[in-house]
Amino acid sequence: MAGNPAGKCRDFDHSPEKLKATLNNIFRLQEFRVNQLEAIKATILKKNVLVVGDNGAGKSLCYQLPACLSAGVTVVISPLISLIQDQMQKLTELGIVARTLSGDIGPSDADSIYQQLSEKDPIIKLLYVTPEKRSMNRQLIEALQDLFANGLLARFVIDEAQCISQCDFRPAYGILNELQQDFPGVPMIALSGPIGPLIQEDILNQLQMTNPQVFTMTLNRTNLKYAVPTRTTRFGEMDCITWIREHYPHDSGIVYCWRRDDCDNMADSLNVAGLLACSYHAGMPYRDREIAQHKWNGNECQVICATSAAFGMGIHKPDVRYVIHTFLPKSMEHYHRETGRAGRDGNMSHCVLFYSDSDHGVLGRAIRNDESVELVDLEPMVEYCCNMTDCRRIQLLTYFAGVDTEANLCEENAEAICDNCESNESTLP
Ligand SMILES: Nc1ncnc2c1ncn2[C@@H]1O[C@H](COP(=O)(O)OP(=O)(O)OP(=O)(O)O)[C@@H](O)[C@H]1O
Repeated sequence: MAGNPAGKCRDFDHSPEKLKATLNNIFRLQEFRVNQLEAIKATILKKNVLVVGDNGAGKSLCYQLPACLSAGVTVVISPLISLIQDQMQKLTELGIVARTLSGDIGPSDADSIYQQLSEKDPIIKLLYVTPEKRSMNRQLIEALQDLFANGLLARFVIDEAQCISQCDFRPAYGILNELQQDFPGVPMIALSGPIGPLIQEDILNQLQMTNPQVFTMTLNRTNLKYAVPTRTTRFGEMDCITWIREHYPHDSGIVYCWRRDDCDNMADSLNVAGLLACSYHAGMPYRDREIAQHKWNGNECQVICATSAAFGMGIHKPDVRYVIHTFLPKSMEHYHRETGRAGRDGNMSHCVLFYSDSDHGVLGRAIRNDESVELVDLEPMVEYCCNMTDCRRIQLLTYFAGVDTEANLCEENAEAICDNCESNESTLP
């Protein structure tokens, strides 16, 4: 799987035949998904690449397949130990040598990984680290410098690259801009959840990616219906109760609220109305949050009423039938990510945003007055809420994937767009 023997006549690593054979034989998958092949080719050709796509779109293959075909080690910077472990397990099952230096690995395991990295032709194809480890661990920094000096640093992968940007800021991601200075010329591939053009540009700038190629994987969640009815009360309790009773009286859902108190009050109101609900926010003790999530996962609690900051990463319940927002989400990126937690099992699900014109002012004031409220890009979100004419799906896709999307998707899956569009919100309670 490593590089090709020098001097031998060979297929190019990026020939479609070779890439397809690797997909079939090593990854045991049949066909490439939209834009995977293009992103993989560009990565193998050592271009700087940004891949944007939903959870589960198949972004990881865009660096894992090139890692198998390239000489040297691909270093993956990933924010969560649980994500790293998940990827490592899948790669190990496929017989691909991947290691991590983050998490609770013991000193002797770490020594053996450093030993392997120092070899002339390391067997390790992928090395996973958290951004904190990459920036703070001296031994790791030196190992990367040695790989670089020996021409064995194949590329850097920045997983969950939206964490670089204000849309989901994580401090250790902020210093990844050092990579280009410390390892000049080492190609980068950044993978991100759905982000709009401003955040794309921010990521590319911060990582100092020269001549980047951007690939968007499918963002069209055809089993999700979007709607933006008007919120009739300040906190939207009655709107939620009426809607849930009518649509999903017994199914699992998430209600996102603006503040912690709102989550508690919403959960109380739903419970009084006979809908089993739990509150979940960062003001609750860790143990109480754990209990709430456990109950919700086990369907003992039907609705979780949460702040979006607290209830996010690592939520993988497949049968979430609805995500309700009772307040203006902070940006289109937040909205897409939060609604994306519905319908992971592929069954029809709803995303309902109970909007009030006053939200814009309230959120704007909170951002201006409280420095702890992150800076966000409200305008596109407000435009989306106020545009009652265009198909909601098209609005979302146009924001994330540019103006050509409508045409492409109509060709790809025209029925799914029109059949699922609930732009006529007057039909909703
Ligand atoms: N071409 C393909 N054909 C079939 N399945 C694929 C293909 N590419 C990827 N997959 C599968 O899709 C699933 C999700 O892929 P992956 O983990 O890469 O998603 P992702 O875009 O990185 O999502 P996340 O943001 O959640 O990490 C995996 O099970 C993977 O094997």
